[in-house]
Amino acid sequence: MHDWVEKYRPESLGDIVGNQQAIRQMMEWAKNWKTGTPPLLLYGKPGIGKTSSAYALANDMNWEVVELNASDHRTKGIIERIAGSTATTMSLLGSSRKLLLLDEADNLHGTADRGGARAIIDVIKNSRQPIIMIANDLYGVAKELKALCEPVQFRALQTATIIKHLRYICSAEKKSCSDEALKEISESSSGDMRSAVNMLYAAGTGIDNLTLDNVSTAKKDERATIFELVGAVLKGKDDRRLMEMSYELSDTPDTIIQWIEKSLSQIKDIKNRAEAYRYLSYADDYIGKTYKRQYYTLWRYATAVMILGTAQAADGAGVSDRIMPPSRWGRMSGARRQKALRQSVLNRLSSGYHIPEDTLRDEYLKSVSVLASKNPLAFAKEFSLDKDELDFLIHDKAVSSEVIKTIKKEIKELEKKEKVTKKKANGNKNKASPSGESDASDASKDATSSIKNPKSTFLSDYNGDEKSSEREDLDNKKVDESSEKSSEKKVSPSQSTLFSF
Ligand SMILES: Nc1ncnc2c1ncn2[C@@H]1O[C@H](COP(=O)(O)OP(=O)(O)OP(=O)(O)O)[C@@H](O)[C@H]1O
Repeated sequence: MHDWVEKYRPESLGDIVGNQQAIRQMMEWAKNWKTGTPPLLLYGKPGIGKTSSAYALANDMNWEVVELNASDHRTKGIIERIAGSTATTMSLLGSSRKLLLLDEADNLHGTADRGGARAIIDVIKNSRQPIIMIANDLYGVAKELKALCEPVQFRALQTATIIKHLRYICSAEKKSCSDEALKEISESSSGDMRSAVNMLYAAGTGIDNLTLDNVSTAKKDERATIFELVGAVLKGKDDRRLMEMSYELSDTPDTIIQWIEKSLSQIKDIKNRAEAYRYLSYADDYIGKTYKRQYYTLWRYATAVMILGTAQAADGAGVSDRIMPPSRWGRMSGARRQKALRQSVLNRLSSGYHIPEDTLRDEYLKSVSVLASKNPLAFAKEFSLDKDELDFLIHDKAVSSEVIKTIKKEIKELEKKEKVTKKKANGNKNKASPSGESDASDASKDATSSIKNPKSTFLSDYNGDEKSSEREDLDNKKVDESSEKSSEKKVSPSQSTLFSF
């Protein structure tokens, strides 16, 4: 389905249609590039040629491309290694320069990118290699990052421009296509060339002379076909037919997987269902790698694994309920979905905690995510998160085991400090007030200091919850129990509002 998108991906800047001003700006930048030249920030809607232009430019300049997208670990160290490479190292690779491509720059912040945006900004400032960043939404890019870059705007493509490109593809494929059909495809793609090329492919498969009817049928059939495919998977149709059906779809594997996942409850045998989930997780892995490496052949493996694997696991379970489309988030394309979910989660948490969105995102999101995973239902209820939002928050790649380890370490250190302070305070208290009257004022002092430092309040709250719910080794358990008791005394209801639920 995606063959034409890849087959006709522009190789040189001269092949990019539309956005000629942006293309000229990129060429000028590349020709005059020297150490210290600000990175480019290409921004604009999906599917209009930003990524293709960056690759085409590198090709024209004979630069090697190193792409790091949001699902990669964009740690300071990795970026530094690439951006700091000298020309000597590069010449060993036969290429004069290395273009560092950072996709989804609107996701480049402290949460997703270990080392944080600030550290990455420092590296970018001192880069000895050209850098291009790509974002859909300029407003989502961190201010400091934006200030460092030269912005290049990509606009949605005009209908006439899209028609011209589709016509070129038709002639290269030796197909004819009526003007009405091309107009219909171009208009319904709303300036997105990727979607237009996909639509042309869907309508043109097996047809030499495309008409408006083929386009309408292709559009109309789209959903019926995915319903059919999911049904066939559950019924366990033969492998060849399942694969044929998947080729007929215009949906990408990241959408198909959501449809299949949604239908897994129809597999009543729990072992079989678990097996199906296992296959979906393999497929999901391939999808991730496809985006990461821009190696689209992996998409085929993803489709094969999810369809054939689930069909085998379903073991002819059949269709017992209506096949339902995935949720509103699920129908969006991968990157858009992530972005929309992140935004919606941030909105809700920000108003719940009364913390500005960017502070929450940069400073607390990882921790809140760990916290949410401790008691997901209560958390979802407290912040009115739907299932997808909760899943996103908990399973965001940002919360890697490494992050959790760091947080646990921080907690332990805090705990040690708190113990020492408490011991001292108790010593003083016993001396000063044997009657114990100062308990209340001490508690309120603790509360004020924690409110001044919300992170520490959070960590104490998290710590308590963590201890009661997780199995630790015996030694830890002893320490945990004793400090749990002490934290019960310490935290007043008002104090814990910031992160309580
Ligand atoms: N301006 C264009 N000229 C020619 N082909 C294009 C153009 N824009 C998009 N395409 C086609 O669409 C496909 C996707 O384009 P590309 O990946 O460059 O879009 P993008 O703007 O980077 O989108 P996203 O923001 O989703 O990554 C390309 O492989 C190519 O086939």
